[in-house]
Amino acid sequence: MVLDDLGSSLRDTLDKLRGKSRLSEEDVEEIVKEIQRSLLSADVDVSLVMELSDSIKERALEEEPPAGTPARDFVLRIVYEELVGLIGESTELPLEEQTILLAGLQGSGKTTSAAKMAWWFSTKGLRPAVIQTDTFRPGAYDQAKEMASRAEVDFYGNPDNDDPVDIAREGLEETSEADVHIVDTAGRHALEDDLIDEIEEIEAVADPDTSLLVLDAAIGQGAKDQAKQFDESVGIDGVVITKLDGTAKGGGALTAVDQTDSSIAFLGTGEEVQDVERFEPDGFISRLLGMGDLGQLAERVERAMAQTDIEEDDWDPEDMLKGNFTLNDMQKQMEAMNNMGPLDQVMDMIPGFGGGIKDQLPDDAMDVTQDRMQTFSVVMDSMTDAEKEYPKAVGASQVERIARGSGTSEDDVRELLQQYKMMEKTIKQFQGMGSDQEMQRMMKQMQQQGGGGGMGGMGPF
Ligand SMILES: Nc1nc2c(ncn2[C@@H]2O[C@H](COP(=O)(O)OP(=O)(O)OP(=O)(O)O)[C@@H](O)[C@H]2O)c(=O)[nH]1
Repeated sequence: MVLDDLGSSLRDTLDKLRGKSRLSEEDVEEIVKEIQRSLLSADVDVSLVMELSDSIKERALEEEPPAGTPARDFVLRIVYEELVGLIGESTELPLEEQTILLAGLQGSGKTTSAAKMAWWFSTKGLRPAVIQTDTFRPGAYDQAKEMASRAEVDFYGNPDNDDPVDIAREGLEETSEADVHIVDTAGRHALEDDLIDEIEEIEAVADPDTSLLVLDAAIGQGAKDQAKQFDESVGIDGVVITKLDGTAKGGGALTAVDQTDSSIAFLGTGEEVQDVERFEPDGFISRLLGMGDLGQLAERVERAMAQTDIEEDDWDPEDMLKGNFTLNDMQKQMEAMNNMGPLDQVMDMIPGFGGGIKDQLPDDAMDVTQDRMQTFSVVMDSMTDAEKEYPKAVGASQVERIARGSGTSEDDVRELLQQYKMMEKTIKQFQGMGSDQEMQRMMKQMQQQGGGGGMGGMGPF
C-alpha cells in the first residue's frame, strides 16, 4: 500500500507522545524527520516532501492545541490534514453520461483499469462500455474482451482493423447505448513520438470529458517526465494508481499528481475486476495513519453481502443477534468475509485495527487465517444440517466421521467447534448489550486501546 511504511513508523513515533499534553521542539523534529524518511523512501519528490514537512513543523509549533487535547491527537490531526492537502481532492467523476480516455505506458495497467472502472460505474447504476483501441500489443484485444465480460459491461474492439483512431470512432458509434465510454489506448515501453501522435488523434476523435493517466504504483521518479508529456499532449485530469497490492511505494504517482496539477481518481488493488476503489482522500489517509476507513469498509460489506448467496428466509443476521447462533450462521459469515477480499486490506479499514494490531501479527498470520477459513468451510460441508444447527451435540464419533468425510484432521474439526464456541460467546455478549449508546462506548474503548480485546472482539476471524 502507498506509504504503508509511513503509517507504521509514524504510529511508533506518535505512540511515544502518549500521556504528553504539550509538544516540545524535539518531538516535532522527530515526527517531521520520520515523515521525511518515509516519504522519500516511498519515492515522493524531494521538493514536495520539504514543503509538507515545513508546514507540519510550522503548524505543530505555532498553533495552540485546543484545551484538553493530548499532544498525540493534536499532531496526528495536523499530519492528517496536511497529507489530505498534499494528495488533494479525488478527481471529479460525476455519475452521468461521459467519455473517459486512459493513457499510460505499456504494462501500467490500462486495460485492467478500464474493465475495473467500467465495473465500478456499473455498480452505480450506469451502463458502461469499454472501447479497446490497442492495436500494438498482440493479445490486448482478447484480454480486454475477457475482462469486460467478467465485469459484465459492453465492449468494443476490432482485431481486423489496425487503425486505433478508426476503432475509437467505430467503438463510440457501436456502443452508443452505453452512458459511460471508457477508451483504452495502446502503451509503449517508453514515450515515443508515434505514441503521442496516436493518442492525440484518438483524443480528438473521442473528445473525452476526462483523461486519466494510469500509473503503476512502483513507478518512482520516472513518473514526473511521463506525467508532464502526457499532460502536454492530451491534458491529464486525474491519475489511476495500479498495483497498490504489490508495493510499499507509490510516491512517484503522488509526484505525477502534483506535476499535472491533477488528482487521484481510482486505486487498483489486485488483478480482479472488483479490485478497485474510488479514491477518497480522507478515508485513504485515515487508513494510512491507522485510523480506519469506515466508508470503504461499509462499501465492501455491502458488496460482500450482495455476492454472498443468502436467501432471505434462509439467513437473517438480525435473527442471529436475537436468538440462536448456529454453525450455519458462522458459515454464512465466513462466506461474506471471504467476499470482502484479503483480510489484511479489510483490517486496515477497521478503526483501531489497521496498523496497530496488524503490525503485531507475524507476516504470514493473514494467510494462515485465510487458509483456516478454507479448512473450516470444507469441514462444515461434511456436517449434517442437524449438527450445524446444534454443534454442541457433536461427539467424538461424529468428529471422526466429519474429518474422514471432509479429508481434514480431527484436530481441524475440533478447532472449528472451538471457534464456534468462542464466537457464540461473543455474540451472547453483543446480545446483552441492548442500547446503541453502550455499543458506541465499546467501539470507542476498542479504538482507544488500538483494538483492545484483540481479535476476540471480532469473533474468531
Ligand atoms: N496485482 C495487480 N496487478 C495488476 C493491477 N492492475 C493491473 N495488473 C496486472 O498488470 C499487468 C499489466 O496490466 P494491463 O492492464 O495489461 O496493462 P496495460 O497498461 O493495458 O498494458 P499495454 O496494453 O501493454 O499497454 C497484467 O498482468 C495485470 O493483471 C493491480 O492493481 N494489481
